[in-house]
Amino acid sequence: MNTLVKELLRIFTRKVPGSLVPDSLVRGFIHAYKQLRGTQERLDFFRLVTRELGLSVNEVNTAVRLWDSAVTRGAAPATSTSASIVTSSSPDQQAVLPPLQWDAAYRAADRLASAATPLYSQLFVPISQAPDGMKFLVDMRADLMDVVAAATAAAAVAAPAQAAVPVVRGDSSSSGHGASTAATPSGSAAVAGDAREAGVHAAAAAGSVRATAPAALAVSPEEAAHLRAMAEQLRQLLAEWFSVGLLHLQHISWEESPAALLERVMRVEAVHPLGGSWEELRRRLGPRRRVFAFTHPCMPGEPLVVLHTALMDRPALCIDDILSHGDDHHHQDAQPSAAAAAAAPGPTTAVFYSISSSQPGLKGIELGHFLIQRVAERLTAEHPSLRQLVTLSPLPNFRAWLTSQLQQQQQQQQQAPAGVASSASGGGSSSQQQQEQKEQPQQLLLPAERVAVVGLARAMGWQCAAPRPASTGATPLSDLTSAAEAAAALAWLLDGDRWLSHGSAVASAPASLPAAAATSAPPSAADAASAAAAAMFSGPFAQPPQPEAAARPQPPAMPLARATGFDADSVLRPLLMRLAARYLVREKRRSFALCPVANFHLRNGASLWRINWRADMSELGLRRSLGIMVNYQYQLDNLYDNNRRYLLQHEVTTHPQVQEILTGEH
Ligand SMILES: CC(C)(COP(=O)(O)OP(=O)(O)OC[C@H]1O[C@@H](n2cnc3c(N)ncnc32)[C@H](O)[C@@H]1OP(=O)(O)O)[C@@H](O)C(=O)NCCC(=O)NCCSC(=O)CC(=O)O
Repeated sequence: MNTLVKELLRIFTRKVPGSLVPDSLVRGFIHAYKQLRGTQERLDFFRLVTRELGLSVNEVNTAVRLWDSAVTRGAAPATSTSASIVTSSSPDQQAVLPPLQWDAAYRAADRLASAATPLYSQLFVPISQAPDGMKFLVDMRADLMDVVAAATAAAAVAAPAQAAVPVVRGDSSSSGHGASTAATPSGSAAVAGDAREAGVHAAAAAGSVRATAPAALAVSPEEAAHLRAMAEQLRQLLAEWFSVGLLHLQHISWEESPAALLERVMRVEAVHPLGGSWEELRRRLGPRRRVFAFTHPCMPGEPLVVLHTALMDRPALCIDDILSHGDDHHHQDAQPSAAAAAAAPGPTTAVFYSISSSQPGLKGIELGHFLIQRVAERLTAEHPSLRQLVTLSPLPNFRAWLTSQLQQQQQQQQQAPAGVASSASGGGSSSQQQQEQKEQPQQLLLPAERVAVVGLARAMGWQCAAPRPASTGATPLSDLTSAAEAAAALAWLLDGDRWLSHGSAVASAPASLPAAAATSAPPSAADAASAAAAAMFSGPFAQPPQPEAAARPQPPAMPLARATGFDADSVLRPLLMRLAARYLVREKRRSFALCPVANFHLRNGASLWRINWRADMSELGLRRSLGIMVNYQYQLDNLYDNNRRYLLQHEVTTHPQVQEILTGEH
């Protein structure tokens, strides 16, 4: 490998403009890379390439001097400075450079641009022209981003204090995931560099691999900068090569698409996996369903990003509205006759219910944004009856976020000074409690929710480790129910989805329940809790009735509710809906939505239209999103304004249902 790199160096440094890079070297580079196994070997490879074929500081300095002298020579000394001449686009100021000097300025600018481009970039174009070369570069960028993440994680382990700042350096005003890419409707110009972005990703990944990162992977801040710069060089080139004008929008069809492409579409699906079922795929390609993909001429048969849509006469509020098997008219065999289809009213609503990218190496190129845009244009042209475009989207990390918040809430209490802890558990005075509330304005659960959730958990058999305060009668029960106790109760209810099995829990332990409730909570507390919960359910958190509610799977009849006045759905629905709204609207990562799906749609200019309870009760839907789903709305007239507001002011455009859910927030 060393010999290969030396040979490349010799060629690149003496390269005559327009000369070719020998095929043998291009093939040698690809071959050498494909022999590498594992992160360590790849890191060593990228280190070597970026060190030997990276940016030459001497070259840049020379080019800067040439530029300076070209501009200074051309400037009319009495009227302008070199900077004003070259940066201004004002015709008056440009006129001070005589035409001949402009040639010199352009030559110097070319030299500067080429000096500022790392040498290895000269290899990427010939690689892209080799057979499968484009795919090779896409995969190599994916590897490179993984290597940066692993190396940053290792550096954080090796030197936590230093690694947090220099290796993962980023402008604090810069955006988080993906928001650094411009996300203007045209998708142009990055607001912040990919180097920073890669650092952000590295930081995020660092959290997940920190525990296992081998120290040998640790890189210095300088090396990290070189690696990120290489990832950015690749991103810029790939962004040009995968620009939307060069992509092919393919309608995926059961009848007409090749089987190999259909199989790829099936495998790419990340949101509602098909489990390898051809029958399921056939359903998803059936009547009133449209699946589209972008493909690229250099990667034939590879759907780069795939979007599933349903054409409906109302927005889908749960995934069964779209994927339900019982709905026979969705089935291919139940195709309406041509006459019936022509007579049927056209769809009013297009629902985007799944979008998945197949190429991690194309991150930051916003193919998903462009695919949604192109499909929206196509569907509205094909179906003049369409009035609205909405998504039905998951909140993939909601459960993980909530679980960690609940853990923190419990830990905070354990670590709190004795006075605060005792006040929080009810032993302190009410002034102490008020003080505690001031110190923790971001309590996860509202007082009434705490009471209800603890009451529910106790009724289901949960026993709190901490002693519970006795109500004095003067102090409201909600003040006595500590944040930590409620967090522990909620964590217990969510753990293993206990909250969903409350009916059977009661049935299987009829004798123990009343006993548990009696020993762990005084009767007066239980009564007050019931009253608090009842008040809460009818309050602003209650979900407005939904038109299709009767058709939805409803929770089973609940003996627990009858026995205690609590039922899990009524207690948890307003609470989890509120927390979901907070997670989507208020929880931020570098000023942008923490939820990656929210960030994706909001960046595209969509708005947050609805949050839906019990919308995806599949195993995956529960594991990721606690069954909750979200509709984002794409109003074509507002996309630009929403996008600007989100990028510049970090504002999430929300609709009344979401605003109402959020009214109880602090
Ligand atoms: C949603 C996506 C198709 C979007 O992919 P795109 O490639 O178009 O988007 P993008 O180019 O902006 O890249 C998104 C990811 O790249 C990261 N990213 C952005 N800029 C980067 C840069 N310069 N360098 C490295 N990474 C970068 C972002 O932080 C984000 O990561 P990160 O993602 O890690 O933050 C994809 O993220 C995906 O396949 N996600 C998994 C499936 C999914 O969740 N789909 C949406 C829910 S379905 C749905 O909502 C319904 C529907 O609409 O159909």
